[in-house]
Parts: sequence; C-alpha cells; structure tokens
Amino acid sequence: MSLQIVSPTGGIAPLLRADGVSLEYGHTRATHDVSFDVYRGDRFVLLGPSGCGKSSLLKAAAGFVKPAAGSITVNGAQVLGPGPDRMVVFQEFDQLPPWKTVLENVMFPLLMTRRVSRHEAGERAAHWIAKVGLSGFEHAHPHTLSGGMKQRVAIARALAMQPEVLLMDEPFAALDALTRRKMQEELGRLWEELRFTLLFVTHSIEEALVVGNRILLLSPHPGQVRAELNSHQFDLASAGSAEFQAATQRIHRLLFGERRSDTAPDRGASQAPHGRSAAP
Ligand SMILES: Nc1ncnc2c1ncn2[C@@H]1O[C@H](COP(=O)(O)OP(=O)(O)OP(=O)(O)O)[C@@H](O)[C@H]1O
Repeated sequence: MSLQIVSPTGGIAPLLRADGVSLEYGHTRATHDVSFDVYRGDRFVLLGPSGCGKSSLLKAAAGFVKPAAGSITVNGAQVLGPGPDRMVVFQEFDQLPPWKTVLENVMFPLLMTRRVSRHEAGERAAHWIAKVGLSGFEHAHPHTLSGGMKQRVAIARALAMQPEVLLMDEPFAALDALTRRKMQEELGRLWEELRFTLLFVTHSIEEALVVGNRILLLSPHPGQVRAELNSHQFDLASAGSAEFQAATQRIHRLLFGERRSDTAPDRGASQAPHGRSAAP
C-alpha cells in the first residue's frame, strides 16, 4: 500500500510554513495549533470534514485571514496580506468579473502588478489560456462558458502570475462528476509540465489521493492535525484499484475512526520526494 505517515524530522527549508496556526472568528475557533510545511513542487492537500477549517487555513495562507496565534511564512517572510506570490482559485464560478472577457480576466492581475505592459500581459494571457485548453474563447464572456471552462479561466489567471504557491479551495467541488475528473486530470497534466507548488483544499478523500503527493488530515472542528501522509501519485486510472480503495479506507479510519496501528508506516510504502522525512 502506498501511504506513509510522515515523521517530523528536520530538513530543507519549506517554501510555505504554517507554524502553530490558530484561526478564530469572534468566539469561534476554526483551527487549533496547526503546523505543516509545503516544499517547492509539492501538491499539498488539506483534507478534512466540513467545518474543520481547511478553507480558513487556505485563506490565512492567501493573507485574507490573520492568525489569532502562530504564523504562516512564504520563503521565510511572514504572510501579512494578499500578494501576487499566492494566487487563489476558489470553488465559486462567480470569481471571474462577468463584464470582462476571458482574455481580460486573465490579463487583469498581470496589469494590476504594473510590471508588464498591456501588450505583454495580452501575450502572456493568451499563452496561459492556450495551456488550459481554451484557445478560441479569448473573447468570450464568463456567462457563455460552462463551469469547467470558468475554472480553467481561473486557473489560467492564477498561473499566468507565476505564483510561488497556487492555492486552490475545492476548485472542482461544484462541477459534475465527469467534469471534475477531467479537471483533476488536467491539473495533473499541468503540474507534470510546470511543477508548480500547490496547496489544495478538499473534503474528498478520492480527490486528495488523485491530486496530492502529500496530505494533511485535519480533525473536526476546531481543525487540528490528525496525521500527515505521503502518498504515491494515484492517477485517475488507478482510482478503482484495490490499492486505491485500501488507501481511501485507511484515510477514512484516520479521519473518523481508530488511530492505533494506522500510525505505523506501511511496509513497502514509498517516500514522497519532498516530504520532511525524506530530507537529508
Ligand atoms: N467568515 C466567517 N465568520 C464566522 N465563522 C466562520 C467564517 N468562516 C468560517 N467560519 C467558521 O469557521 C469554521 C471553519 O470553517 P471553514 O470554512 O474554514 O471550514 P472547512 O473545513 O473549509 O469547511 P467546508 O468543507 O464546509 O468548506 C466553521 O465553524 C465555520 O462556521
């Protein structure tokens, strides 16, 4: 079986570090003392039941929510607010301004940085629109696109900024099952080509296994770290396999059931290349 509990040994410097992060909304504690490290090129998944604070952690990484305790750093610098180094793709289809075309939507953050000319922004936007398979739709408006196409635009818009970390908050959860699978596949294909760093939130165990190479399991409200796993890259082709089913059941037990022998590494388990336990 291809899951392994990560042992918290030291190692290479993480790109993004959450250190003892507690998040609160008034008197509601959303997460308690959550720590994790994301390394360059990781596909790091925050997985847990509804209300465990996954989205809040992602928002804190994005700089939209300030921790009540603890800190989040990117390249050693504390996150104090939103920045172009951390682009977010949300679940909602209305994240694209409807009055802008696809091209204008992708160009917009590039122009906001004032680091590129309008011409260059247009060229870069067209490049990323092609990368997500939307060539020919540059001048379409969001309301004429399917949900999957809108999410592709949001991904193109984020990747065009070449962020240090791409933050994705259940980006495919509102899509139909077939489109969701297709988008997971496309995301994998993009990662194979570009090797960006991904922080991905989901409450789907299957999606976590397909998308992630490292998975942080969070307990229910308030969210606390229950376990951290390295996993092989399960692709969609292996999703029905016995190994995949076993991994799914094991994560389910870790999230909702007994913890006992599950915390022992699996015999023959593989080590993710960027896991802390793999560090020299
Ligand atoms: N803006 C807010 N104001 C008040 N409470 C909030 C706010 N956002 C989240 N919460 C609360 O914080 C807790 C964690 O919410 P969060 O959305 O981060 O969890 P989640 O794991 O992403 O859940 P889901 O999978 O359902 O989206 C919940 O109890 C939620 O009600």
